[in-house]
Amino acid sequence: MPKVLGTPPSPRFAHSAVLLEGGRILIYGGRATTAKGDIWFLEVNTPFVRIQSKLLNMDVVAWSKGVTGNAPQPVVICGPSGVGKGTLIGKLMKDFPDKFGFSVSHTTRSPREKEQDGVHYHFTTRHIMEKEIMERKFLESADVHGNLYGTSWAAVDAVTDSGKTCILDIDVQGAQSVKKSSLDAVFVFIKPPYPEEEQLEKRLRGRGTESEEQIQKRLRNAKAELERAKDATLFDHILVNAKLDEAYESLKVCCHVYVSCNYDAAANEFVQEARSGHSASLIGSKVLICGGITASASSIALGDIAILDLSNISGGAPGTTRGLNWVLTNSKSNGIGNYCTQHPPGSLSQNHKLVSPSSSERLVAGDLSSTRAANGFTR
Ligand SMILES: Nc1nc2c(ncn2[C@@H]2O[C@H](COP(=O)(O)OP(=O)(O)O)[C@@H](O)[C@H]2O)c(=O)[nH]1
Ligand SMILES: Nc1ncnc2c1ncn2[C@@H]1O[C@H](COP(=O)(O)OP(=O)(O)O)[C@@H](O)[C@H]1O
Repeated sequence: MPKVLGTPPSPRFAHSAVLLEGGRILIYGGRATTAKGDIWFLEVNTPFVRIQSKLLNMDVVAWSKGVTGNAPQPVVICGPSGVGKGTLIGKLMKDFPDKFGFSVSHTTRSPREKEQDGVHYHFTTRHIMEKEIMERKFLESADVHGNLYGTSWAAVDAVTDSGKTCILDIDVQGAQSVKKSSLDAVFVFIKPPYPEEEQLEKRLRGRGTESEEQIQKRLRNAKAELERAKDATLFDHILVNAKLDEAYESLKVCCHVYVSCNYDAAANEFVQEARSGHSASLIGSKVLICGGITASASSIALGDIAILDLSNISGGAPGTTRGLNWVLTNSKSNGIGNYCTQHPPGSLSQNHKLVSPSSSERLVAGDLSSTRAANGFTR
């Protein structure tokens, strides 16, 4: 049995599985315990899976959830202790609660006075965390200032599942690990103004949360972090947190606050309502979904044909596979039966006919858009 990484979808039946190029299997629909969120990718031979497999010396597969449109890239925020990461992230969360979600890390350090378990960190013990690292519950972990810190798969999945931009506050070692994964994040490093160490010391002392020994340790590590940040291949943006308001404005730009994403939640929900008894066929980089029934009141799928365009997908495990695009069609006026290439035996489908050979041939030719145009399909 291979090691399974990531958060798997809920159990389902009458779904379809389509083998894609690039070492992924697409899982669509089916009847599940929950009706929504129903495009998943099981990665069996992607670069991420190959690296994990080498590290673990065993077969590995990884789950990644599919989202439509150019859903926002996660943002990894790094910087030495005391630079103001927590302050800036806190502002972002407060001002845009619907847009951003914080990836809550695990740590073995003790909570500070105002820190809440499950909100700022999941506070745990070294023994438990080491065991969970062995069980591959973390997509990255590192020893920082004498304690273990790590980002669990569940922490990132919890945010990305809600359609929000995932913000990670991790150290440079963690950022290097994430860079090697297919999380496809934006990397931001926050620097203090000059003189750097003096400013950090002032802020750390002003925060008043660390012992003298901890302050000294953090200042020593800050030097190394600032050195590592010079790695030009790692960070997309370097911000100086001199004046808080100005740094915050720059961070908002890095976190795409001003960019409107075409993440189409409505289209997602419409097509993702779980259908059982549909058929799914791969044609080039598009998957044709045909027929099936839903669990909703009407019990019949609203749009009988849907085309899932995978030509612009990015990301992948850990986290989400983004960039899926639905082409929605309404079968009733357009002769759905002509567009089914396969149909699973015993299907529950109630409102479409099986394929006719001649129309199959047309589809295999692969030009769905012109076929659609010729038949007057609308999006
Ligand atoms: N690699 C890694 N680093 C983390 C994680 N969570 C927090 N860190 C980093 O650990 C360091 C110490 O964090 P913390 O104890 O909150 O102290 P602070 O930086 O002084 O506020 C910071 O550089 C954080 O960015 C994580 O999940 N993974
Ligand atoms: N631009 C700034 N100017 C002055 N003090 C700041 C600024 N940004 C943050 N601080 C203060 O510095 C201290 C450390 O900030 P914090 O957000 O806890 O840093 P980090 O999370 O990077 O360790 C806090 O007391 C915070 O109020």
